[in-house]
This record gives sequence, structure tokens and C-alpha cells, in this order.
Amino acid sequence: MAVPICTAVLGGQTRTGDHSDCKSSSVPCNYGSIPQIFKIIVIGDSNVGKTCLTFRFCGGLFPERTEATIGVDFRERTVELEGERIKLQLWDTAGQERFRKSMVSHYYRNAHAVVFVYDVTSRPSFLSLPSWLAECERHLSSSDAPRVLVGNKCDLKDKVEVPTSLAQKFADAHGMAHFETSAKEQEGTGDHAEAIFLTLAHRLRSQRTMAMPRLLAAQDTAINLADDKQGADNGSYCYC
Ligand SMILES: Nc1nc2c(ncn2[C@@H]2O[C@H](COP(=O)(O)OP(=O)(O)OP(=O)(O)O)[C@@H](O)[C@H]2O)c(=O)[nH]1
Ligand SMILES: [Mg+2]
Repeated sequence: MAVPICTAVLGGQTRTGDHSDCKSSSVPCNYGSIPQIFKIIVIGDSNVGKTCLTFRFCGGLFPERTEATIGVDFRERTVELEGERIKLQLWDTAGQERFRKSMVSHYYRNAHAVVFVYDVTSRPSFLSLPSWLAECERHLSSSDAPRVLVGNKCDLKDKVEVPTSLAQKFADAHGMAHFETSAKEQEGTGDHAEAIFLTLAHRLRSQRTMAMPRLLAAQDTAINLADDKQGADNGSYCYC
């Protein structure tokens, strides 16, 4: 059974913790008014479509033009699952080594889930996956954080270089769910970006009890990020 988190004023002090205390003693708290936050990092080679996928999920549209991400962009969307508000904080990371090297530990810190993206029309982007997995192994502290493999650009049917069966085999070997999608097309090209992130949200919600300490830490991270972002010019920022 998942344990909700809330903030309550107890003995004159603000306390964040397990909602069951407030529930049992009828202490007024803000449960339900603040959404739970899950940090999801999106990783993969440059040009595979990480920015488009996250933009699509958070903004609903396929961006007409994108530029290589520098450092990280972060996007958020609050969804409602079984009456509870869940905030998904997506970290759209840079694929190019020179734009990410000083950021790597920040990406993985307190992450609840990792989405690995490759481009179905680019075999090299698929062949890079073992090195992305190795980086994840080195930096991600939680062994139970869900990891998902996403093959993007399924709309380019004539250019596919990575067979579904090969990618599925790779995902199975590494205990990941596998999806194929297109950030560009709405329907008819496999799983919708919407469905992929919502599936992840359901999984994270059901794992929440075990993830409680990291969840609280991520809420702190989110607050710090919001402060940092106020000073940023264009919504992306870099720790270089
Ligand atoms: N046809 C097609 N093109 C896509 C799709 N997703 C992204 N693209 C295109 O692929 C290019 C790269 O997309 P981005 O989202 O910027 O790639 P990225 O992975 O964020 O790249 P970095 O920020 O450098 O790591 C852009 O020209 C997009 O328009 C898709 O599903 N279908
Ligand atoms: Mg990008």
C-alpha cells in the first residue's frame, strides 16, 4: 500500500512526512494540495529526439525546431492518477558529451527513473546504449529505479535500422520495458509518448513506499531547481 506524503504543523513546527500520522489524529495538513514529485531523467545520443519527446509530453506539441540541448532542460507536468496529483519532473539531458560532462552527477542525483532513448533510424544510437547503461550503473544510487527503453522516430518507416525484435531482446536482457514511438506523429506509430510517461508514473506511484527518502530529497531538488531557473535566460541551464 502506497504511503502518501504531506506537510503539517505539529507543535508549532512544520513537519513533512508520512500522512498516516495526520490521518489518524486528524491534524490539518496539506495532503492533496501538493503533488508528489518524481524526477525522471531522459538519456541517449544527441539527435535521437529527447527534447521532442519531453516537449511533446509536457507541451502536447511536436516542436518545429530544436537545438542541441546544453546541460539540461527541465519540464514538468502534473497528472492525476486515481484521484492523486503526481508531478513528473522530466530532465531532458544533453546527448553531446561536451554539453553534458560537468552535469552527469546532477542528472542522476535522486532520480526516480531513467528513460533511455535511441533513434530507430540510427543503428549507432542503438549501439551506444551499453555505454549509457554503464554510465547509469556508475551514477544511479537506487537499484530499484525503473528503467525504460524508448525507440523514437517510428514515423520514418522506410529508414528503420533497428529491428523491434533486436531492441526488445536488449531490453529484456537488461530488465527494461521497451516502447517504440514517434514524438512527431500522433497515432499509428507505436506507443504514444503520453502513454509511455503515464505508464512510468503508475509504476513510480506503486513503488512509492520504498522510495520515500529519495522522494523527499527530490522535493528539495525541485525547489532548488525552481530557484535556479528563475535566473536562467531561456529555460535551459548549465553547471559548466
Ligand atoms: N521524423 C521524426 N523526427 C524527429 C522525431 N523526434 C525528433 N525528431 C527530429 O530529430 C532532431 C533532433 O531532435 P531533438 O529532440 O532535438 O534531439 P535530442 O535527443 O534532444 O538531441 P540533443 O539535445 O543534442 O541531445 C530534430 O530535427 C527533430 O525534429 C520523431 O519522432 N520523428
Ligand atoms: Mg535535446
